[in-house]
Amino acid sequence: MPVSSDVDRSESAPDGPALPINELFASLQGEGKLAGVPSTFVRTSGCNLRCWFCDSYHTSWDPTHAWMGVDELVDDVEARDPDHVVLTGGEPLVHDESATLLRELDERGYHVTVETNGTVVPDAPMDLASVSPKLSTSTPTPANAPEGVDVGEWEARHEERRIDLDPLSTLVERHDFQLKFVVTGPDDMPEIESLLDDLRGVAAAEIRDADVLLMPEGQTREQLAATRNVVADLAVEHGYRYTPRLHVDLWNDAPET
Ligand SMILES: C[S@@+](CC[C@H](N)C(=O)[O-])C[C@H]1O[C@@H](n2cnc3c(N)ncnc32)[C@H](O)[C@@H]1O
Ligand SMILES: Nc1nc2[nH]cc(C(=O)O)c2c(=O)[nH]1
Ligand code: SF4
Ligand SMILES: [Mg+2]
Repeated sequence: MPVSSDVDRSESAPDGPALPINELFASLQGEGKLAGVPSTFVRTSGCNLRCWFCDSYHTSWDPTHAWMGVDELVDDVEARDPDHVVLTGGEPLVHDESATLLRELDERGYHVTVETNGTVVPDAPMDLASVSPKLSTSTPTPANAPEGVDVGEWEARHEERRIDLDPLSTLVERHDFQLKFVVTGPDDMPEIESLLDDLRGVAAAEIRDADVLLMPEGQTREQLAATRNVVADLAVEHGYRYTPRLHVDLWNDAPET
């Protein structure tokens, strides 16, 4: 079973560089090129987008966290002695202190994947930029919003912010990367193709079809059962990779997995 953190977390920010942390746990990387690899996950809280389907509600729509100092985070990671670390969120790169954490982890030789929506570029090392640009089908509306949520200004704000070719091209130029699209159905494909055309037009880095991964939308096994085969067929048809959501298959929507 995944292993959660036993570190004491304070309610207020400690002195020195610190991050709002929603959860810290050991699991298997569930998504992407490294699916199946044992990894320690650091999940920050807070996001600049509001996908209606966000599977980390308590980092976006209703952010909850405790503050942890970067030193404390590094100690917690070191105590687990992983080869692979995953920094995720929320959107980890909205926090300047994520760059500090990434430098510290890099100095210690961990392989670090950063899960990001691709709207922010850090000045920091990472071994795999796992970029998940958000399609128009991610935009929240009063009709698709999570129960009890007032979408308010987020429909327009999300729509305005979700794609920015500048950070996307910088991320793929500076780092090993994967582009991991959350796919709800066949209608998403023209938008993916058009974004790839645009990105290939501006980025000074090769974007191979093998760097493009289609991931079925779904927070639960039940929801994935309705999307995974449709998305797998789209991957075959278009020559992109399919990525499972292994953690959902194994542990459904349990926290800290
Ligand atoms: C919670 S996000 C955090 C990182 C960053 N904010 C992002 O969106 O890439 C982690 C990953 O989960 C994916 N994700 C979130 N909700 C999902 C859902 N309902 N179905 C499939 N993937 C989802 C995101 O696209 C991203 O690849
Ligand atoms: N096991 C597992 N693998 C993951 N890969 C990316 C995740 C994320 O939330 O960013 C994630 C996650 O939440 N759990
Ligand atoms: S960008 Fe990532 S964390 Fe933010 S709302 Fe979308 S899926 Fe959730
Ligand atoms: Mg997740």
